[in-house]
Amino acid sequence: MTSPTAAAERLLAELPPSPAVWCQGLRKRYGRRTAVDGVSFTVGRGEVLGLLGPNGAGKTSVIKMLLGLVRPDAGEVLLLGRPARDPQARARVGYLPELFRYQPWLSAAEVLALHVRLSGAAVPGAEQRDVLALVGLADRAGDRVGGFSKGMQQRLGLAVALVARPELVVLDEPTSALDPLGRVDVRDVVLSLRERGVAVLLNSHLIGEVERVCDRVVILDRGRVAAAGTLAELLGQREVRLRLDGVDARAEARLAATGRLTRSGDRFTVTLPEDADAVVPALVADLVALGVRVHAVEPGRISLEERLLDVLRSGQAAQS
Ligand SMILES: Nc1ncnc2c1ncn2[C@@H]1O[C@H](COP(=O)(O)OP(=O)(O)OP(=O)(O)O)[C@@H](O)[C@H]1O
Repeated sequence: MTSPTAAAERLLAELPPSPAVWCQGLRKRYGRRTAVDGVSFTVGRGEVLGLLGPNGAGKTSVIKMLLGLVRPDAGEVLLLGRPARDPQARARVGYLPELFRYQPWLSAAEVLALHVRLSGAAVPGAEQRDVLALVGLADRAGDRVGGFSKGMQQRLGLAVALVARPELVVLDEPTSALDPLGRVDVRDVVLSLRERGVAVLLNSHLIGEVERVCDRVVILDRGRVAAAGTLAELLGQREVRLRLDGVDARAEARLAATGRLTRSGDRFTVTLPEDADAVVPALVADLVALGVRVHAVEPGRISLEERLLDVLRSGQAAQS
């Protein structure tokens, strides 16, 4: 007969994994100032969540509460299904803080080895070297960190966050000191983490970066969640705007077959399915074949930057 414990363990193993981050009702005051006021959200396994908001909105305070570095006045946090201060949870979380400083007398390789030892993970030397190569520091592995530029220190910070095979990576302004190439590298790293099922919480002021890599976004404003959702939910459906002449019934039917069609004179707007890279070239080719003259084709959807500004302005208007 199976023991009750074995049966319970089997049952637990069959449950879907708990979210990478779950927080509910987080609140934090510093003196008389309320920095975070009732923040709740989740980050699913393998999901990339962007945290956006103006200076002082409470983003770093939320991150520190999630990681158990700051004690919330109210609210609850579970990291990978465990309390934030549980060492078993923390060992599976990689963190790149907003302000970073590593032991200047150690080499980059030694800093990584130290973090691996502290995490308790068994990461062989070759894998540690791979992580340094991933962040572009392969040829500086033996150099003392004291001589590193700020951007190189940030790259090392990213390596520290990644080296112990985390299931959740929290990146607080990971590209603030990086050159444009470095930013692209970080974007690639985030996308490859997602491919491997690692969840990422990304706090960045670079909205284009967030728009490119995040599945979902939480916008904080004065300590509260002002908006949250997938990019499709926040930005609406993608569309294409065309300026055309010579559109007959057949061409109009071809346009309508692509998505919802609206027309104003010679301007046509067609909503596009998500993931529609091939749809627009095929549509334009067919229109040309039908004798339509195509004067302009423009992608249409508000950008995340426009949406963020909308959300923040309507919050200010509601306050005044
Ligand atoms: N240790 C602290 N002591 C006092 N006030 C603090 C402390 N940490 C944060 N605050 C205050 O809490 C509010 C939120 O700060 P936080 O650093 O979380 O914002 P942020 O959204 O990360 O801002 P930024 O984009 O500028 O990094 C601010 O008003 C800040 O002054």
